[in-house]
Amino acid sequence: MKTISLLGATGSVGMQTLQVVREHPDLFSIEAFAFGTNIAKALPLIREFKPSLVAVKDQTTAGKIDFELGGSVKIVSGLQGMIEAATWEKSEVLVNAVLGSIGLEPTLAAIEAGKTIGLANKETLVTAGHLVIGQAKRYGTAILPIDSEHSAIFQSMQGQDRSKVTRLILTASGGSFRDKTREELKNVTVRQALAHPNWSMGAKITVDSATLMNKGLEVIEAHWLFNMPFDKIDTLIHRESIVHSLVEYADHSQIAQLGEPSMLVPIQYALTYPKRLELKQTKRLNLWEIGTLHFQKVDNTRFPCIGLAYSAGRAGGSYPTVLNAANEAAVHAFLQGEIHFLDIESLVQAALDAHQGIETPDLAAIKETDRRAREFVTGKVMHHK
Ligand SMILES: NC(=O)C1=CN([C@@H]2O[C@H](COP(=O)(O)OP(=O)(O)OC[C@H]3O[C@@H](n4cnc5c(N)ncnc54)[C@H](OP(=O)(O)O)[C@@H]3O)[C@@H](O)[C@H]2O)C=CC1
Ligand SMILES: CC(=O)[C@@H](O)[C@H](O)COP(=O)(O)O
Ligand SMILES: [Mn+2]
Repeated sequence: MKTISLLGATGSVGMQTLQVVREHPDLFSIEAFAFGTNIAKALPLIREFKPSLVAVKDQTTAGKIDFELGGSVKIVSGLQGMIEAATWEKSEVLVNAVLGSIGLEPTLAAIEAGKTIGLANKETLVTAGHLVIGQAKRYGTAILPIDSEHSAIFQSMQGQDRSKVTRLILTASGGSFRDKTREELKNVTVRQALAHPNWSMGAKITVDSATLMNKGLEVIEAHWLFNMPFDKIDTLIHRESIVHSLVEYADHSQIAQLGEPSMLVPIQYALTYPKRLELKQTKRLNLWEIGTLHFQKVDNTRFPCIGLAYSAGRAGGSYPTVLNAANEAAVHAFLQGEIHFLDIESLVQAALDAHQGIETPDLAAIKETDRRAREFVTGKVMHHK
């Protein structure tokens, strides 16, 4: 039995992790369950999966859920609560599917506590990849990717000579606005942004996909996960999201992982690695049904966020922390209807321009940089109103 601590259990990846667990109740169990404030969604899941620890965002939610559960489960709250869930003694694996850089400290703590990490929370690696990977090396911890592209790359490296990898190619659907001109992008709505062509995901990542910041964050995530220089990480628009990413080797062979778009596959692979299990809930891919797959170059002019991510990644130090925190704050403001879609890129650019880099930030410096970048963006948004 593989015992799991699940952060972000009520979210898109969290719920799909529970689907995988539900399909294999003899193999997996949820021991710690963490979410934010969505009690209505969480309660039936807690009753179904019976974790021995529940972590929530704040004390008000903790009080409410404790009342509903009649004091039968240990309830904790806040960041410390999430850290307690991530390091829960009854769990051997942490699946980190919480949203945003709040996932950083639970990941670091879980590594220290000897847990294996299944990582969906890409913001953790963008914010402080050097700390996470440094910690994982120190403790000999496996970080297994759940993000679909990184899982595809990981799968495409199995049994191969990693020293002969010459390029990683991350595919991108292009997002909700892939065919829009710059002029058209000025007036797009939140509702339009949330209509992803291929994937059903949480709101924040769906907007990131539309700005192509998601692919930029994934480039930085790949840099850390696979120890690859930015010059050897490419992106490629692939409208159908069937080829989930590719790895090129020294002989120019490219190995890819294909499948119908479903997060169940990378989630399950992270839980069963190095084995594979049957997965009844996913559709078999028949390429003849699809007929044609399309590929094109990324348009950096229409979607400058991807360029911002490459620059921040190459600059290193605290710049990716700023990129991520400014983006989180700007996307939040967009989702609240406080700014236009194109303001996201301008706010991230402005936060990066205003930042004085720190070469090797420690955790305290990362947290302060993250806080300041959010404050910077929020200040601009207030001024904008
Ligand atoms: N969705 C997808 O298909 C993919 C997502 N990812 C990555 O996975 C992560 C999760 O994405 P996704 O599932 O879409 O996000 P969602 O918005 O759907 O879910 C976020 C989850 O995090 C919880 N949460 C948010 N803020 C806090 C907080 N401050 N404290 C505790 N819990 C919190 C939410 O709780 P509540 O419901 O109570 O608010 C919810 O359970 C992101 O990093 C994303 O980039 C990567 C690849 C694919
Ligand atoms: C499912 C997944 O991994 C997402 O990160 C997805 O890749 C987003 O789609 P885009 O390719 O549009 O960014
Ligand atoms: Mn992805």
